Amino acid sequence: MGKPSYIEQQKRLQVVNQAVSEEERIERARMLEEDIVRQALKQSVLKLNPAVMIKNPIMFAVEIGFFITLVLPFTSLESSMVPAWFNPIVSLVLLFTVLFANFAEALAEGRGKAQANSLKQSKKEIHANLMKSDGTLVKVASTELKKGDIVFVKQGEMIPGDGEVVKGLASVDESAITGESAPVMKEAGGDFSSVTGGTMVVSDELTILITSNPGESFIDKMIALVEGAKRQKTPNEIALHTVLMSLTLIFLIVVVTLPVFTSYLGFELDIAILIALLVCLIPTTIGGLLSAIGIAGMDRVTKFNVLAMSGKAVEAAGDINTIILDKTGTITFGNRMAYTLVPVGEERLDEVAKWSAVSSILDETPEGRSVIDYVQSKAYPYNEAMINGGEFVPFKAETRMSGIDLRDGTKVRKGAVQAIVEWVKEQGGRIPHDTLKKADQIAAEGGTPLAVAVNGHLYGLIYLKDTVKPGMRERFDQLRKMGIKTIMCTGDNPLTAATIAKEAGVDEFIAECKPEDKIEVIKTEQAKGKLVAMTGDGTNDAPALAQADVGLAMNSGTAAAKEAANMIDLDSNPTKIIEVVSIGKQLLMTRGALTTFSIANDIAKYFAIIPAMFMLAIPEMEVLNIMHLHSPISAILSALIFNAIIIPLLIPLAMKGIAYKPMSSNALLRRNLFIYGFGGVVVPFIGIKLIDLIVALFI
Ligand SMILES: Nc1ncnc2c1ncn2[C@@H]1O[C@H](COP(=O)(O)OP(=O)(O)OP(=O)(O)O)[C@@H](O)[C@H]1O
Ligand SMILES: [K+]
Ligand SMILES: [Mg+2]
Repeated sequence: MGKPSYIEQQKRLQVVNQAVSEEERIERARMLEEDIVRQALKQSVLKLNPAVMIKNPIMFAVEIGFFITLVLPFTSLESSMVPAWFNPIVSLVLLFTVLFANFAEALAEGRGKAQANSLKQSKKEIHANLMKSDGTLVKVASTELKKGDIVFVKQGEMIPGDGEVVKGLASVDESAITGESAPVMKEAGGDFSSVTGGTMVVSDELTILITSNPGESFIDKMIALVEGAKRQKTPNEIALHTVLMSLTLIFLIVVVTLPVFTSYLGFELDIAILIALLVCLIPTTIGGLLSAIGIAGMDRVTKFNVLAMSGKAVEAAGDINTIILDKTGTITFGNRMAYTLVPVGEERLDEVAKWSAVSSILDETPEGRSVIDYVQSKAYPYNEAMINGGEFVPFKAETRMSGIDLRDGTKVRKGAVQAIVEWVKEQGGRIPHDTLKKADQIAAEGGTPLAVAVNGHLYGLIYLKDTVKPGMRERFDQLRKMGIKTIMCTGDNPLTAATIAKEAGVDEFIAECKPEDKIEVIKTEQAKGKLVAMTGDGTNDAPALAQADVGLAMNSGTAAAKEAANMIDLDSNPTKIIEVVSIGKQLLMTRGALTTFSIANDIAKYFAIIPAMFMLAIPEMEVLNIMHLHSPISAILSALIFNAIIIPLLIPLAMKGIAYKPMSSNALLRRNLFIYGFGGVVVPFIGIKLIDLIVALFI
């Protein structure tokens, strides 16, 4: 067979893979960052458009305050209670309050826009070699390709659309999508058959069946996503928004009715002061940062090369109680290799080797290839011509077997021991007495035993070795601390499953799990009121991915899996579900913490503004000035300035998310209430006092 081995292909990839220099990357990142800030500054002004502002009613209220204070000096409503410069200054501070909030949002949006731009560049129209039914090629524009078309792509050409490889084996540079410069292998059949339009074939050639219609490709969806075109408020955001709106309304009523009371007491209140009071009391801090927190959370997920289909999915990740993980390839490295062969009963080793090889010649799975590599490396004889005219029986998760039916009627199979034992019994064969004992020995070491049989005759076992990835135990410990349960689901036998589960430290495991069993596990957990996350890549994972609250599909997986999932990992690394959960938690916590902080701020503002207001009318009220602020005017201005600058000061926290240590939700809540609640009360007292000291220098 002229096809290069898997190992050879991997080596070739390393040569093709030329990394960009570190300095160049840092320089590019810096330029991008500068550009994002420049764009965000521009956007914060453009967003002042009231038609846009109205989408954020809290900040819209501030903008109205800005307009009122702006025109106030030109009306008869201006009072003589305050100096002439007071109104314009209040107006200016209010303008900056709105600009700061706009800047926070624009900054968060900027990253997505930058990414969308680079994606759009990879989407430029290209030529495709469309294969007609008679096998001839015609050149067409990539935008004309429809579902079901077959195209041919050779080295150096771009893949014109999303599809599945139907023929060929090639390395593909997917950096346009994943940002990862190392090319990946694509081949017909199996787990690495799906390709994405806009990626480049860097060696060999592929025949591809197009699976998406114009405008519905993966890149089209990605652009819409990162641009935020489809960003909708999540249920949590809507709930919080309602609370904040109610608070705003209450304060509005209080402030509007205040002059009624004071006129009863015999004095008037200045309108600019009332507006300053209102703006200080309504939750402008969280109102200004709310959408930035949400966008930044999505962005953090994207930075991990995970594409979240909605903000809701990211939030759901933060609330996950149970994670379902595969064994092979997720908890273990997954390159299960034939390690040794074990004859059973009276069988001879070379016979086991021969039938292992015959059953594997056409089996392109890593397991199958490793059997051939092993038999060849030990130079056991087998005759490749035996398979000529035979019918290949590919591996299926349902049958847990693979093999070949030879031309002379001989049936050769290898597979999970239980499956082969049943198969042999069906043919009227007998199971050598030491088969199960030897299989259990392999399983107890964490290996996967495959039995090899011909018709009713069981020859021996193939010991497939797999290794648990380093650091898995620590990660599962962390998840446990967060109160998250991990369940390992595997198609492997119970003994191997138990050994690996114990070694990796997962909480529970389910062995001999067929793909459809996963959906049952998910439903059972959900019935207990739990939110469940899982990863998957196969078409048979699709229903479970759709059922899970967070379904993370591998980019290398099938179109059906990606369609069903609400997140896609562009690096196809199934352990990433753990990071995604952490990011979701961080998003929820950041929002909670900043809301607490924002509302707790009001206490200090009451102490600054309310006494000042009364002191302006009744100077004897000086006793109320417990913060010892310079003057009533400076007190009001200082509170208002603090209210404005706290927004940009908190942007880094909103964007980066608050530091996150794995612990239970209750412990976290207590800790955050303390830090952000207590901090929210204390910080503005200090801040307002400091600003007052500076303001006093000017008035
Ligand atoms: N190429 C193959 N030929 C024959 N039998 C195989 C082959 N690959 C795997 N098996 C057997 O089928 C069983 C089920 O495989 P499957 O891929 O469904 O699950 P798994 O890889 O063991 O576990 P996981 O669900 O964690 O990926 C394996 O445990 C093994 O016994
Ligand atoms: K406020
Ligand atoms: Mg598997």
